[in-house]
Amino acid sequence: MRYRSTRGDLTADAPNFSDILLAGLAGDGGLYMPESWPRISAQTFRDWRALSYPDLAAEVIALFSEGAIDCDTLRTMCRDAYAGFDHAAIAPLCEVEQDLFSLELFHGPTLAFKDMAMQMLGRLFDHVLTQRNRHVTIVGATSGDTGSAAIEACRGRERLSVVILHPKGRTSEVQRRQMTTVQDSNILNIAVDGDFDTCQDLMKAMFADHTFRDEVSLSAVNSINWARIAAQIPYYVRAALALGAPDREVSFAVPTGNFGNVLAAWAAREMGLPIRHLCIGSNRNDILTRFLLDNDMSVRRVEPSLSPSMDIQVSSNFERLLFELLDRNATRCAAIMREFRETGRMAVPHDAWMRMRDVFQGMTLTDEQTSEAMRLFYNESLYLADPHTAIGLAVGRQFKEPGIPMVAAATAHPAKFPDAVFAATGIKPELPPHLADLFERQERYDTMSSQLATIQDAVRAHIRHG
Ligand SMILES: Cc1ncc(COP(=O)(O)O)c(C=O)c1O
Ligand SMILES: N[C@@H](CCOP(=O)(O)O)C(=O)O
Repeated sequence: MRYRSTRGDLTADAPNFSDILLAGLAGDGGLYMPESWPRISAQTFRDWRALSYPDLAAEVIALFSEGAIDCDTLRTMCRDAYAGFDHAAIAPLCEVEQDLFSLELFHGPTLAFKDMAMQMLGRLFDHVLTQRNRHVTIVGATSGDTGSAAIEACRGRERLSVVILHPKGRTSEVQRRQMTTVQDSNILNIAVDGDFDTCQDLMKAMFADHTFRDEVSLSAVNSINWARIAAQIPYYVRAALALGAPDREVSFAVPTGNFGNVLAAWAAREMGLPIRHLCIGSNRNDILTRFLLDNDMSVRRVEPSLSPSMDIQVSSNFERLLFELLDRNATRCAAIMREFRETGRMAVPHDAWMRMRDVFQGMTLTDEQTSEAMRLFYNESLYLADPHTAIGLAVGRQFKEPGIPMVAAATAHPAKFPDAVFAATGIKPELPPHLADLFERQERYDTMSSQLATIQDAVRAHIRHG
């Protein structure tokens, strides 16, 4: 499998999976995409029903890493990556009400769906860097969950230096502490004066500065890295198979911010999984829902909400979908993205917008509606959901169609957002034993302005001393 950029053509030296894992973002600022979608036959899907989660994940990821990482190595990595999860099913399905399921993706070490991919990514980096005898510097942007999952997956790895930018004061305290109490010397946390979009812009600016990128061997663990998306596809396959696919359609409801998680579901659909609808849930930072309703993709200020991990306006992975909706016309995609960057408004052609609406639906929940959803699912079904998951479930309930199971992605454990959960339900969710002393642990992080040069200097210093 070879890869191409959403802003460039397929060239003779098109990179493979290991190359794009290390590169993170394409040199032209675009996102890497597989040169074509692997298609999975109905019979293969049926055969996959018998596989364990790690073995299924290996089969799916192998379709993207073909020619770069051999299948046995991949299978071993997957088995190892999911061995530490606290549920035997890894990503269990729980029926919350008739035909509405919660796909629990928070049974990994940092209690959010990010672990599902990040535990693999840490191992993939180690494998490829050892093969190539290289070291890379990861700069990641987080609104709360990517950071801790990346830190957990990469801590203590000699070939990785990690710098995580989080928006100062805009994550939950549990989320911040999960990042800042890790003492390994290869990890640096920076609280940035700004919001998540500021952090993500800084990260992309570092990639755009090619001198800096090469100087520090920059790489990425955010969902701009295709490897993240590839490792998020298996749980959609697994859930759909459990509910009757490929012989029955399934829909998914996904609380959405950077558009990576729902894009993985869309990729599964391209590969042949019978997915009827993909339903996007937003908080008040509802650029994607506004786009779906009115073709209005215009950036507003990021506003804090009860679901802070989704406090995002510029959803990076939308570019991947745009590229597909433009029939992979990279020149048009690059022009639209350039205009979006300059004006804060994306002019998506009407036919592309209509095609997106064939598959995607969207709904926004205010904070009050999010609390109400948490209360309702707890009172009616005894299901304790974190604010992000509650948005997914509420959207799933809204768009459920007769005879088609609706699966909502449960993206975080309620204990990551104890105050919001307690205010809505009166229940104080407990942290699991391995995090029970989180509030007694020593924090370590720097606070910085959003000046690119300041952050770049901090990255350089971290590599020297880390
Ligand atoms: C708990 C939680 N839910 C939902 C989202 C949104 O997912 P995505 O950014 O892939 O759209 C995030 C952040 O990524 C998250 O951490
Ligand atoms: N919600 C995320 C934001 C970054 O998303 P990613 O999927 O691109 O890593 C977070 O919690 O950090």
